[in-house]
Amino acid sequence: MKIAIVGMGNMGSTFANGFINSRFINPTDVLIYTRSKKVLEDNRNIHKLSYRYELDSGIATCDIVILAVKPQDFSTLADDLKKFIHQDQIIVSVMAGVSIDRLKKDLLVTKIVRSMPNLPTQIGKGMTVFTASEELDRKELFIIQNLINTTGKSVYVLEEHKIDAATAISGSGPAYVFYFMEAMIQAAISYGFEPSQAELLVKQTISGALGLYEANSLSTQDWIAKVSSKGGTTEQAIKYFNEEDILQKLVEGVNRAKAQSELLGKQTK
Ligand SMILES: NC(=O)C1=CN([C@@H]2O[C@H](COP(=O)(O)OP(=O)(O)OC[C@H]3O[C@@H](n4cnc5c(N)ncnc54)[C@H](OP(=O)(O)O)[C@@H]3O)[C@@H](O)[C@H]2O)C=CC1
Ligand SMILES: O=C(O)[C@@H]1CCC=N1
Repeated sequence: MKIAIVGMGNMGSTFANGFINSRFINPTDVLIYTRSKKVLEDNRNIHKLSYRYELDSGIATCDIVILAVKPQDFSTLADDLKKFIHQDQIIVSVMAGVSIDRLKKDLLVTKIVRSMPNLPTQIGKGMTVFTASEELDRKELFIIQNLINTTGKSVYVLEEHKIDAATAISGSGPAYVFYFMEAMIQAAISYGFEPSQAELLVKQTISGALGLYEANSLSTQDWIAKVSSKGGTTEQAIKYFNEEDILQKLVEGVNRAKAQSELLGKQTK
């Protein structure tokens, strides 16, 4: 099986490295289409002969073509790409917002997978939600799921609108976690901890909390109650968060990410 990856930024290089490191794909069976020679230095385990700096007929020899450019770059790419691809290939998009209908229309092909991965795919801990056009058969879907699973876990959804929802939850989600970590690190530094100590305190706390959550069937509310001693310290922080409606504000932020995913789909035409 041969795979082409178009766009070698965060996600493109993550997928290329994930497929190759997991030995799912032979390194010589990956073609990388990029505009920048710098990616060669950043991805040393990928052979330099795998790189192409312009779209060419090599792409037609690939079974799967992964599109990992920004949604805003898709229109320009599509004008060029549609000359080189054909109906037997499976096109896998990781672009936020761009719909299956739009991909079909602009690329003139029908076998489309629309997926939403996240950045932890870089370390094999990704979460990818995907859906596909009805032109893919079960065997093809199975191959795609196995490919995605080389980068972490995956969930297949029938309804395409859930990809916009997943974009706001698992796609953007790592940034929300880092945002929360940033607040805790800033507070720790303000109390006099060295930055490295502050980072350790926060890192170990987040990873410990996640470990507890994974090891038991208790809900997040149950765990909050376990940490919050009556008349104690945590209670004060949670009380303030509730008074300020922080939870609702966070939900509102996630809603905005979802709305942007929906908007990107409309705007990029
Ligand atoms: N970052 C994330 O956490 C996630 C991103 N995504 C999606 O993945 C996609 C890529 O995001 P990300 O990797 O972060 O973005 P990056 O900007 O890091 O990478 C995109 C790459 O595509 C290149 N590119 C653009 N047009 C072409 C072209 N015609 N031919 C070859 N290469 C091209 C860009 O080159 P140049 O630098 O020259 O512009 C750039 O290197 C987006 O659509 C995003 O919605 C999905 C889930 C998570
Ligand atoms: O912010 C973005 O648009 C992309 C999609 C999800 C994560 N990064």
